[in-house]
Amino acid sequence: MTTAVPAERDAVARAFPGASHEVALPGVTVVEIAAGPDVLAAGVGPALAAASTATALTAAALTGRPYDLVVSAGIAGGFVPHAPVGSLVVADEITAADLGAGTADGFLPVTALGFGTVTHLPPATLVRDVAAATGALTGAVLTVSTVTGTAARAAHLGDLHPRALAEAMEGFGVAEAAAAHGVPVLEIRAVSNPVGPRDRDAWRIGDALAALTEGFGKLAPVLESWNRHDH
Ligand SMILES: O=C(O)c1cccc(C(=O)CC[C@H]2O[C@@H](n3cnc4c(=O)[nH]cnc43)[C@H](O)[C@@H]2O)c1
Repeated sequence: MTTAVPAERDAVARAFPGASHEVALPGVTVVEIAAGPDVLAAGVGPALAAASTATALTAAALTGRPYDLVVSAGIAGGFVPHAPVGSLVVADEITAADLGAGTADGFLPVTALGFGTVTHLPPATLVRDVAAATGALTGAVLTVSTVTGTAARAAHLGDLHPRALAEAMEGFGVAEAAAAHGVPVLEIRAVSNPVGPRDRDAWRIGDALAALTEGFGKLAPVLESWNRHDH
């Protein structure tokens, strides 16, 4: 489970009580939970999240215990009115919303420039099972390098991505690292603030972290039974 910051990592870890120990790797520390997943605080933003996740994936592969699933988890902004503060969102699409080029005619995704990808798709059956177990909303989660801070930007993103429920800053980077290792990816977000005009008084980070712990508590059986060869 890859989060951005230690508070998110600890919120996920609280869903899996019991012993754990830390393994220090170059640039990132992996917390191995005895009766649960490995969790790490990979850093804020897609680049650092990708680098840290790739390090953890490589270390696991080199020790002969490769991961069979990577989950990007944390808090997020929710698109109004689809994903209210406190709600849980599971991504059926992880899309880099600002990876591309600006033109006089609007934004061109990097794929239109002939490069790479802008979307990763988590396994549909797993997304369905996670949503059923947790009650999470299902839709697109956007990855941005700049937090949306105006109503105009929120409306623009909503127009470009009508299926978007939430935006955060790491999912696409985590998904790129997972894809490089041929490992499936999920993104699960708890909404801490609305996407729109900057208003720090509107943040409900404590509520979102509690929703994350509650959601992952319900997920344990789903994740334990996940076997990518079945999907
Ligand atoms: O200073 C601000 O106006 C501001 C507004 C929202 C979030 C931040 C952060 O620094 C948090 C970034 C951190 O949390 C995730 N996150 C939470 N809400 C959002 C959001 O609305 N848009 C994008 N990312 C969000 C993100 O994944 C980072 O890890 C500051």
